[in-house]
Amino acid sequence: MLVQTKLQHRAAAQVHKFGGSSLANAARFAAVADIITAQHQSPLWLVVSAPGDTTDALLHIIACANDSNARDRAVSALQLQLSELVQQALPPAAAQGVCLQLQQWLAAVPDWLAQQQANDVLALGERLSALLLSEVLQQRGINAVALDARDFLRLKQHQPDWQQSAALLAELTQPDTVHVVTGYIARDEKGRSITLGRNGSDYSATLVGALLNAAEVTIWTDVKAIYSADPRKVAAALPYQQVSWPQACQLAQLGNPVLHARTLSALSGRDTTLLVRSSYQPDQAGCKVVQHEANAQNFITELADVTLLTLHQDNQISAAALALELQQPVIALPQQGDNHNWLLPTVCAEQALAWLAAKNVHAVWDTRRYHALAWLKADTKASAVSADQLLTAALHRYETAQQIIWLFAEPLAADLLQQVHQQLVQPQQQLHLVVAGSGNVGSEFLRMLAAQQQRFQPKLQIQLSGVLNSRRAVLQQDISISNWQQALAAGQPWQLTELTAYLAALPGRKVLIDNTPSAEFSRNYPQFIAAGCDLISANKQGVTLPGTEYQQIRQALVQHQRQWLSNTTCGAGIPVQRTLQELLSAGDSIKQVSGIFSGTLSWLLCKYDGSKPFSDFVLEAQLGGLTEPDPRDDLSGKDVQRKLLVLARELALNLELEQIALQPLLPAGLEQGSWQDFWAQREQLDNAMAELYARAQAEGKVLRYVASLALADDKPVAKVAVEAVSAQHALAAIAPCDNVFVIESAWYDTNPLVLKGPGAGKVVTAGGLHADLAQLINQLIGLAAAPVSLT
Ligand SMILES: NC(=O)C1=CN([C@@H]2O[C@H](COP(=O)(O)OP(=O)(O)OC[C@H]3O[C@@H](n4cnc5c(N)ncnc54)[C@H](OP(=O)(O)O)[C@@H]3O)[C@@H](O)[C@H]2O)C=CC1
Ligand SMILES: N[C@@H](CC=O)C(=O)O
Repeated sequence: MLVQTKLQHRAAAQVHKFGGSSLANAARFAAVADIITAQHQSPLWLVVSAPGDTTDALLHIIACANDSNARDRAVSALQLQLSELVQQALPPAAAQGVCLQLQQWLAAVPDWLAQQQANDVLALGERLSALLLSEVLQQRGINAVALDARDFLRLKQHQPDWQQSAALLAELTQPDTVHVVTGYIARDEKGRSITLGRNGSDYSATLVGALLNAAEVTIWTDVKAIYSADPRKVAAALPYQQVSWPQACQLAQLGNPVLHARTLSALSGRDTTLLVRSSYQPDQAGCKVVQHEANAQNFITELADVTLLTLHQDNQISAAALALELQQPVIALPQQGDNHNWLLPTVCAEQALAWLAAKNVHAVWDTRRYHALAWLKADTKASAVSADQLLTAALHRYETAQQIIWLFAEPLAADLLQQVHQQLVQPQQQLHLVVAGSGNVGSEFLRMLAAQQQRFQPKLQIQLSGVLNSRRAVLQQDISISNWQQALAAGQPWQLTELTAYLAALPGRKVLIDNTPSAEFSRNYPQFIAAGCDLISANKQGVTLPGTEYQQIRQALVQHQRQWLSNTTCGAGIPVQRTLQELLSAGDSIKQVSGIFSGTLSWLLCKYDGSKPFSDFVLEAQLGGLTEPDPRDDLSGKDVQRKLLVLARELALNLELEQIALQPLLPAGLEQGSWQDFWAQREQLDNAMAELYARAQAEGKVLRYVASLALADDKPVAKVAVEAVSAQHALAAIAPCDNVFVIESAWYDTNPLVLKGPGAGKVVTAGGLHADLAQLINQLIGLAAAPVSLT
């Protein structure tokens, strides 16, 4: 009952482990005390290693066991060194008591050695750290007490005896006290001192954490994060703030210097979070190893000088058991044929063979030495094609869904390692695309997307994370690009609040692509931007909203530091907006932009020859995906009017749609009502066009729908109208569907800059959207090249 009550009391305990380098000298003890003083949570439990290189000195003393002179000299040297540490860390009165204790412990060393109790000798370093740190904390007014872990931590056949250890610990626990526990040491079932081997103090910390049901165990070390690669070799290595538990275990198996298999094993399946933080940079948040709900990350890890043991398949020994025995990484490679291959440090091969032989397991060592490179994957579906092209010197390659291991005869050159990191780690930054509008343009954009995804795969992972139209939406991450139609067919009607909440919850960078013709949809841009989206629009409605609403979108972009690309809203795939931007940013000033801005009207006026009704051509253009969803938007001239406003806004001119003079092709009244109403009256259009055509033909001219935006005294004068131009006119000799943009500027004065090409159609428009997307991605990749997360 007592145990139960105390365990409940300990539910929120925090355990902090400080290693030898964090306690190397008096200044480091003070730094650790600063860290502890700043902790507000309690109860606090500290687990400490021996100061600096004390354990090495103790091992030296043990090695001198049979040479009393050498032993005594080594003991005296250590006493001097540790007494100095104590005297520097504490005021004289407090130091005196600790030095006395140290002296007594060191005086017992010859007896312990004579009784073959080397572990009691080794325990001395941690005992001193615990005593000294508790005294340092007391000097700061913190109620701290040193605890010898051997008084409660019991291991039975190398495994923790949880029940006995918990009961003993409950008895030792004091209220409102910081407990400073010795790492590295424990007792076995016979009560003998034992040590927990390499990195044993980390293991002690997680054992204590498990016994206390601690909320967190923090391993304070000299690195501030778990990195995507060794930061000493890969300057662009990413410091991760979160690592999933399974990947932490894989990293430990690969010999990660910070994460160790036993350390993790004590907390496995519990709710305790493991944190890795730097005691040299305590202001940094460090890295959390999270038991639940953490995304996998990309890591590359090198293993130098490793070798292969081959075992026949039907043995019962695991690589993990051998790793535990050797305290070294032993990696079971994916099986090839009947045999198992285990990768392990070459220096351990003979010890491993002897251990296996003692267990009657036959293993073959071919004695070749390798250097290994392992890639732990963030995405099990990710391919290593780009890295394989770099790693042609690999002798062997082993692949599972979670990782790939390559073996080489030589270590990898530093620049090659950096390139592999660039290919395998940084590209895994994700970009979520949500595509609105699945008609002509939207579906063509999605058809092209698979190829784009492949193209950017080495650098950035494009995920289709939503498709919607006016009727339904599929809002889920990683929709199969080749099956988006099925996914959308199974989608649900959507609401704006649901869509914006979904966008806001998408992690990392996200782009909303608007392929709808809807003004209503574009009015939601400020909310999409606030949800973290960059925007790419083929929809002209947003760019041509009344000035106040348009400015609200611009303000949202500035506030949330997002981008809005809309190059396809004028000229489809022709880079007219980009060209104007370049000229302006280079210092040119634009005087006039004019020409043919409608692909639909260009096609119709080139094709129409009076042989059949004009409306037959309209139908043909509509079926060819050249027109607006309602072709009357083209015929009324409104679509061209909008494009002119797009360019005016690109030039930062203050203009509204109504200020652009408009001469429609469509006879008055026909723009009203439904499409069926129009179709019933199409003869009016046919007659008007036949008349216009005949008049122009009689004058030897051709019909063109012409737009112009001129700047007179910095005031815009804009108009769109049908014109009859002579056969020699620059706008006469065009192919059906061509747009022509004639740009007159200070630099292109007497001889204007002309952009010409198809200005409508689903392929060029979807291509233009991909050009916008590529522009955005290239900026993101540029950012990622410096070690900056895209989030
Ligand atoms: N065609 C071209 O050459 C060019 C077109 N554009 C622009 O591209 C856009 C798309 O054109 P296009 O693909 O030809 O048109 P479509 O009519 O073929 O497709 C429009 C799509 O938008 C969806 N949609 C309509 N309203 C909404 C809404 N309020 N919310 C969500 N989805 C909506 C439709 O849904 P549903 O399927 O349910 O009807 C449909 O999927 C237009 O803005 C057009 O001006 C720009 C440059 C060139
Ligand atoms: N209908 C438009 C299509 C692209 O915006 C045009 O003809 O240009």
